[in-house]
Formats: sequence, structure tokens, C-alpha cells
Amino acid sequence: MVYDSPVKISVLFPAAGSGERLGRGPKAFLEVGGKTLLEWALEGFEWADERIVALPPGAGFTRPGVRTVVGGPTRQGSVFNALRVASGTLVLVHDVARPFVVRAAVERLLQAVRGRGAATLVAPVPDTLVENLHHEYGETLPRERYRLVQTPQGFERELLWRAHLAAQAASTEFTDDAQLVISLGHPVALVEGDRRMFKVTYPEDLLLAEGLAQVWEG
Ligand SMILES: Nc1ccn([C@@H]2O[C@H](COP(=O)(O)OP(=O)(O)OP(=O)(O)O)[C@@H](O)[C@H]2O)c(=O)n1
Ligand SMILES: C[C@](O)(CO)[C@H](O)COP(=O)(O)O
Repeated sequence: MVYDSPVKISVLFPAAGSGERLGRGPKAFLEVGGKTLLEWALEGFEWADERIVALPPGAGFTRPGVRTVVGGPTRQGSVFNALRVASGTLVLVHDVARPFVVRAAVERLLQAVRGRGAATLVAPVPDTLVENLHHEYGETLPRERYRLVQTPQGFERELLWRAHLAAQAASTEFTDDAQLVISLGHPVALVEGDRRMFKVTYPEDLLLAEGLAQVWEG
């Protein structure tokens, strides 16, 4: 897609998860390096025209220039609630569970979204990849064929909206927005991400995040 003039960009932040695998309550309000994960994620997109956060039900958060909505029971539901009030031509969706936002990776993503209409950051698989065969070493998979999916993911807003409406009509649930768009038959470009944009998922990830926060230069 070629855009004649600068386009409005909305960033949606699903932040309504319960953080079960971490076991410390909703992750959005956990602190690393003296800031909550939500604050880290928002700061990474301060340049955006519009930022919309889907909060856990009952949670309060106010910040000038940031809109909030109530999240849904699933990540997909939370993104849907934010998307329905978004007004940008392009929309990025970014997990607040990924506090470290690498600007160069986001720039690469935006360039792909402008050209292809849909793109996601991905990272290589660093280790040998093996099938778990009832707790025994199964078949090894050719890791160069696989990628770990990161966020942000970016889309033309109209395309993502149609994908969410179709999934809702079919009662299908996906773990990310790329799969929603693919289910409409639209390809999603893979763009080199950055391993620092890891998802804080398990307790030990908090230690890694704390260490990275100490040396983070934005
Ligand atoms: N109902 C939900 C579930 C998840 N999320 C968000 O989606 C992202 C996905 O990350 P994940 O690690 O799965 O977060 P949680 O769902 O909180 O973690 P867990 O699955 O361990 O409960 C997070 O930013 C999370 O806040 C959301 O907005 N609404
Ligand atoms: C969107 C995502 O971050 C891509 O890796 C991921 O799927 C979300 O986390 P979940 O644990 O699947 O909810």
C-alpha cells in the first residue's frame, strides 16, 4: 500500500491478562526498574497518534493522552474492545507483557505494514527444537524453518477489524492478531524482531527484565 501523506497510527495495548503463569496478579501493574510494565510499554510508543489500553476489569489507570477500555476475558477480546474505539489508518497491537520496545524493530515493522498491510515481529529459535514425546526426546524440528512470534504486530485498521468481526461470527479464538488476519486469507509479513522484546511470562523472566531495565537506554 502506498500512502500519499503521513497516516495516523493507533497503538493498542492488551493489558488485561491475569498473569497466571507468573503468579503475581495482573502483570500490567508489576514494576521493573521502578516502572510498571504498562508504563514501560506506553513509553515505547509515545510517538504514536493514539494509544489505547485494555485494562483488567475494575482496574484504574489514567495518563494524559492515553485512552482506556475494559479488557475482555481473552487477549482477543481485549484487543477487540480497544480496536472498536481506534481511529488510526494503521493499528499496532503490543502486549504490555513485553515492556522493552526497540525502536529500530518497530520502524522495520511499520515499513512492512505500510507496504503489505499486515506484519509481525518474529525472533529466531535459539535452541534445538524437539517434540516432547511423553517426556522423552522425540523428533527434532528444523529450527531455521520456525520463528517465535513477538509483538508489536501491525495492520491496516479496516483489515484487522474485518478479521475480528469474522472470528467473532465464527466463535474462533486465536492467540494473536496475525492468525486472525491470516484466517481471512490475507498474508502477514514476518519482520526481524529483537530478543529484548521478550514476553514476561514466568517468574524468572522478571529477574531478566529487572537486569535489562538497569541498562536500558530506550
Ligand atoms: N484477557 C486477556 C488476556 C491477556 N491479555 C494480554 O495479552 C498479553 C498476552 O500475554 P500473556 O503472557 O499471555 O499474559 P497473561 O494472560 O496475563 O498471562 P497468563 O497467560 O500467564 O495468565 C498480555 O499483555 C496480557 O495482559 C489481555 O489483554 N486480556
Ligand atoms: C501475542 C503473543 O505475544 C505472540 O507470541 C502471544 O501469543 C500472547 O501470549 P499468550 O501466552 O499466547 O496469551
